Amino acid sequence: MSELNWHDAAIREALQVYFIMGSNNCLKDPMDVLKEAIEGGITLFQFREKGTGALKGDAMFELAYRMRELCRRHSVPFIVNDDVELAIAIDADGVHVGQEDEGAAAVRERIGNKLLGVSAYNIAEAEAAIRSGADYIGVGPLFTTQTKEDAKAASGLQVLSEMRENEIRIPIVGIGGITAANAGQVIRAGADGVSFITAISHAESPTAAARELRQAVQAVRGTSGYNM
Ligand SMILES: Cc1ncc(COP(=O)(O)OP(=O)(O)O)c(N)n1
Ligand SMILES: Cc1ncsc1CCOP(=O)(O)O
Ligand SMILES: [Mg+2]
Repeated sequence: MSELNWHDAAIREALQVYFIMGSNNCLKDPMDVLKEAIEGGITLFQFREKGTGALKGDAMFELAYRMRELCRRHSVPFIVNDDVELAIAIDADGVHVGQEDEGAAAVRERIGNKLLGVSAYNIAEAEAAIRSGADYIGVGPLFTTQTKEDAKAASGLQVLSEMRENEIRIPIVGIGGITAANAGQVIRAGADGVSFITAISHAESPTAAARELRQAVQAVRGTSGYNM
């Protein structure tokens, strides 16, 4: 059983440098990319095996399992995107669902105390996610992304400050087009952390890329404590 016991401060810590990836996002062996990203200091990992060329069936399950093992060995919490059944089967630490996926309240019922992340594009979606039992929300795309085929238009950073001004206190991670160059702005606008695919999965050195992202976040956020 996953033994992580999530409380607010631990969630905000974990969201700081949140790497999301599937095999089809990588330019080399995805296990190597993940290993190097962990070495560079990612704080959370999401297995997101979807889109053109994504693995299916046993191959997908095996990769998810191996990645979960690797993350567990290094104490990096492991989240599964969309697939609640897979998350339960491999005893992931949590699940992330969006507005087009299984409803967050139903997912909460199924996963008990595992971490539940929900995508929110605006304040109404953030409020609904909170009512459904989300532990954190993923807000974006903030900037233009090449990665998600059906992504909405980039919202810009003001959605984060508007959420915070409107008493949305839940842990927030920004997503969409995030790099080491703009990560600090995302934290300043109100997020606890940054999540990204390309910034690490396409990097020549995932270790160096993860380190740069971590430094960019911690330069604004400090090495501990809340952003709120
Ligand atoms: C941390 C985080 N935030 C947002 C998303 C996007 O979820 P969703 O809108 O369901 O889109 P897909 O990723 O499933 O294509 C995410 N995965 N992670
Ligand atoms: C899954 C997802 N949801 C909103 S944007 C996005 C893709 C983020 O990928 P990248 O960091 O490469 O822009
Ligand atoms: Mg989804």
